[in-house]
Amino acid sequence: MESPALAFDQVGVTYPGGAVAVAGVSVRVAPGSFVALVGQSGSGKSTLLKTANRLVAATTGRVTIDGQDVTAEAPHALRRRIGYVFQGVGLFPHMTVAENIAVPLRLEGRRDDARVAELLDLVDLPRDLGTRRPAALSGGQRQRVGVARALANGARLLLMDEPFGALDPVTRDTLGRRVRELHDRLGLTTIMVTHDMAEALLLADRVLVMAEGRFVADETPAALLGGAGGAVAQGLVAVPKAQMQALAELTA
Ligand SMILES: Nc1ncnc2c1ncn2[C@@H]1O[C@H](COP(=O)(O)OP(=O)(O)OP(=O)(O)O)[C@@H](O)[C@H]1O
Repeated sequence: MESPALAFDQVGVTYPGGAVAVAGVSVRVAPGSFVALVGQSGSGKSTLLKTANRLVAATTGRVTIDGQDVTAEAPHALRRRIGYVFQGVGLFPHMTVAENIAVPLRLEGRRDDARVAELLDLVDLPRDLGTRRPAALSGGQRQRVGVARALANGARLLLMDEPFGALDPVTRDTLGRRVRELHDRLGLTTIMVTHDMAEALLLADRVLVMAEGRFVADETPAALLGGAGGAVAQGLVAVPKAQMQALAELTA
């Protein structure tokens, strides 16, 4: 049987001081899936995601990528194989856009201007933006640079933590769909943490709902829209549904 692209096996995280952020969760993510991780603030989504690239250490249990335990290699080596995009992006302000995108390439001893140009194309950024510094970009353009950098080394696993959280709704929608296209085209496995159930339903194949450090639902968007998943999940689905209905009533 094919190994899952990512698997959490009874993973728990207790922070120093005693806060239990993740309370022993297990899930297998098949290669090629786009999974949304949703739940209220503080439910443990970011903590769980970060156990995959070891920004946070699992206190109990095991995380595997393509069947290999993430602790089997040094964190920096592991992170080279995993794309990671988060809300603030974390671009280096003193470097140009092209230099930022090339950081993962340089870490591997490559200097590859053609690859940087290709990555700019991939995320729909004009190549001449490569010479600007991040401060001279819009928020949406900066997030695109973050995605380009995350994919620079040919990572097959993409972890995204509220990647579009700070963007206006139109940019958010466009960029979300672009990332889904890239996911399909490049055959990625993507895990995206989001507060926004509508975004999760529109982009993902599978939605995992967390509450108090545990999974309380694991459903497809169609099943969630059909009423599955239990009270917490349906509480989250109720928000976009009510908005849709309110809009429909306005035009009735
Ligand atoms: N570095 C830390 N030290 C101690 N406790 C932490 C730390 N980071 C997170 N926590 C706690 O762990 C719990 C889960 O936090 P986490 O950030 O994983 O939740 P989240 O679902 O991603 O929240 P949000 O949607 O607000 O980002 C919270 O109670 C939080 O206060």
